[in-house]
This record gives sequence, structure tokens and C-alpha cells, in this order.
Amino acid sequence: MLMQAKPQFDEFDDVFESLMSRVTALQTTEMVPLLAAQNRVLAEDIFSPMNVPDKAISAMDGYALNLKDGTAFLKIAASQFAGPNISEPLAKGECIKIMTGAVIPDNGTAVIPVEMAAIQQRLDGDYLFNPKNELQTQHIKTVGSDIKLGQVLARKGTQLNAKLIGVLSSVGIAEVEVSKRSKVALLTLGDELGTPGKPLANGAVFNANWYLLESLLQKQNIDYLGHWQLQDDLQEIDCKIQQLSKQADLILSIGGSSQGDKDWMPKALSTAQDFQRFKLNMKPAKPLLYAYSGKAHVLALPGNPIAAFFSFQLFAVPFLQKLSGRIYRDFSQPAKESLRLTQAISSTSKLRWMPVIKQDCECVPLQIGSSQLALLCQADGFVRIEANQDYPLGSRVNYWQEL
Ligand SMILES: Nc1nc2c(c(=O)[nH]1)N[C@H]1C(S)=C(S)[C@@H](COP(=O)(O)OP(=O)(O)OC[C@H]3O[C@@H](n4cnc5c(N)ncnc54)[C@H](O)[C@@H]3O)O[C@H]1N2
Ligand code: MOO
Repeated sequence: MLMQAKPQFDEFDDVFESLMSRVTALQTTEMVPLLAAQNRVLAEDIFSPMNVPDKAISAMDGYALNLKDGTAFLKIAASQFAGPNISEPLAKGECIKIMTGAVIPDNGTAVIPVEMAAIQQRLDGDYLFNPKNELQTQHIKTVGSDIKLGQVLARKGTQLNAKLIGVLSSVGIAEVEVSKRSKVALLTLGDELGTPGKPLANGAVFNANWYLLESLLQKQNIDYLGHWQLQDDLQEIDCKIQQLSKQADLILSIGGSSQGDKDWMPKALSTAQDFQRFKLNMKPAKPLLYAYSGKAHVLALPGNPIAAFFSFQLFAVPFLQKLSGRIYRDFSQPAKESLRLTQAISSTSKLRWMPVIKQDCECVPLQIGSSQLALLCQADGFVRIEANQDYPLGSRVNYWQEL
């Protein structure tokens, strides 16, 4: 009797959850100089060790005075610059000239900006008209008005960016404890793969996934171990995975993951401690393999370039984020941003991830075949189109920017 296998599909949300449950953040940490910490993930909560400013300072170039001093004209007794604090408390009947950032004398209550000050020149020096209490603002930055002593500046798991690095330096921090970067290796599989820059053999295609994935990996906070292009040869693949799993935290492979006679990845991974083979009920990026050997995770992504791109965005990016101790992008949850469709999309039986061009609050969906990388270049990000659902013109869809 002729038997036809019934395809059994896996739903995206289940696969996503199952994969993410297999990742735990790397526990190893290291101290790095703050200036080398861009994109690194904090392994500690950081509390401010000081007030900023730590003394009351002037917000303007002007004159510091005590508004409660009853004298109508205050003698300008000295000049105070940003830097060492030389000033004594203001004497009765006196004020001082003060520059932006300079420390306010203890009993100073306000600064009158130079352009608003009424100055009277007398033989014994210059005098400032004391407006008493008529000022709109005192122009004084009080102690801790920017940052308070003990205030939380950043939580463990936060990825450092230029702004945070600036904040931490402003409280005198010069090095931070961060999670170690995950070590990632990239494999591309296929006898047909040619190398850009070299002549293309008969029937070959240039190894675009190598360049695409390596470039995407360069944007991630990882320690990249390198790329290896392998033939469709089970022994070669086995050998490389075994060798790399001694050093890598994650091995990403592209191609050879489906049902062809030379698609060796399922066989190569099948003996791993934990092996999962998924056939996702979605388009693109239907096949996906996961394995864990006790040392390294392996994610085997499909070879079609658009499928490789989406598998990377949907699975590899959150996987790497979780590995590095970050809050990961959870594609089973609504996105932070939603956009209105400029075209209606009719229902199909599969979940779809569609590249889109973003135009303010709207998006133009792009119909892209599984290898049409050139078309993907037009996209700014992608949206999630649920199975069995019609999307009339103007429908709101969840939108994610590419990472
Ligand atoms: N009988 C079935 N056939 C296929 C199925 C299926 O379910 N049943 N799924 C299809 C889908 S969907 C995808 S996606 C692909 C995935 O297959 P593989 O992961 O085994 O990928 P390959 O067969 O190695 O390559 C597919 C395609 O992509 C080109 N390719 C591969 N690597 C690269 C690279 N590094 N740079 C540029 N192009 C690459 C390759 O030449 C093929 O044209 O399977 C379908 N088949
Ligand atoms: O999953 Mo394949 O992604 O459509 O080419």
C-alpha cells in the first residue's frame, strides 16, 4: 500500500517558547573599562555613589547674592569660577560675580544673570542692585538636583549605550561589571556555494548567507569565532560541530536543514543530548533545528536567504539576547509599535512574517519570494500576519524593526 506522510506543523508561539526555555544567561562576568562597555550587558545594579552636583552651583554667568540681605546695592566683592571653591560666605552688603558651574557661597540664595543685572559703578568699585525677592527663578542647581546619592542609575541586564556611559562617568565610575560575551560560530553548508570575489562555478550560487549573517552578527553583542563554509558531507559537518562545540556557546548553521538527500543537519544533530526538529506553520522560515550537546547550543537555520534572515531575526536574536542576560524580544507578545497597513491582506492558513516599508504610522507590505534578497533591501522592518485572518486596508499590525 502507498503511504503518504501527513505533514505535522508546529505553531510559532510554541516553538519560540520552547526554544527560549532552553536558554539561560551565561553566568560568567568580567570588569571592563567604561569606555569599552558600549553594548555590553550589566551584570550588576548600579547605584549612584554621589550627588550630582555634589555642591550647589550656579546655572548662569551672573552675580550670586543673598536675597535676604536688606542692602539696596551690594558690593561685588570677588569673582568665583567653576573649579576650586575659594569663596567665603557672602558678607553683609556684598555679592560676588559667579560663572556657570561655580560653587555658590553657603549663604547665597540666587544668581542674577549678567544680562539682567543692574550694575552701578562707584569710585570704590562696582555695585549690584539687589532686587530682593522679585526673581522668577534662582538659577541655582541644588545638591543632587541631577542625580541623588544612592539613586539607581542602571539595573542588571541593561545594555549600555552612549547615554548611560555618560551618566556613569558623571558619577566617577570608570569600569563596570558586565556579562561575558557569548561565543558564536557561523557555518554555511552547501556544495553549490561560491565565494564572492572569485569566479562562480557552473551551477553554483554566491554564498550570500555568509555575508548576510556575518553582517547581522556584527551588530550583536557577541564574541564572533568566525565562519566556516562546509561541503554537504556528513563527516565534515559532524567534525566541525564537535570541534566548535568545545569553544562556542552558540553555533549557527545555515542550509542543509530540510528534507533533501544531502540535507545532513538533521542527521548530524540527531545524536545530541537535546535535539528538536521543527516544521513551522509559517512563511518564510519553515524548517528549524535545535540541538544542545552539553556545551554548545546549535541553531540550524534554513538555506533560502529570506528564510535565513527571518529565522535569524525571530530566533537567533532573542536567543543571543537571553544568552547575554538581556531582556529578549518576545515575538509571541505584541510588539511595542503597531502600524496601519496601506494594503489589504487576505487570509491564508499560515502565519506570515512580512517585510514592510515604514511610512510614519503606516506600512507598505512587500511580497517577497524566499530568495529575493534584493527586494528585502527596501524593507525597514517586518510585521506579523496571523493565520486565518483577513486584514482590511488600515488594519493595525505589530511591527518590529530589524536588528
Ligand atoms: N520536500 C521539501 N522540500 C523543502 C521543504 C519542505 O518542507 N519539504 N522546505 C523548503 C523550505 S521552506 C526551505 S526554506 C528550504 C530549506 O532548505 P535547507 O535548509 O535544506 O537549505 P538548502 O537546501 O541548503 O538551500 C535552499 C536554497 O537556498 C540556497 N542557499 C543555501 N545556502 C545559501 C547561501 N549560503 N547563500 C545563498 N544561497 C543559499 C540554496 O542554493 C537553495 O537554493 O527547503 C525547501 N525545500
Ligand atoms: O521556510 Mo522557506 O522559508 O519559505 O523558503
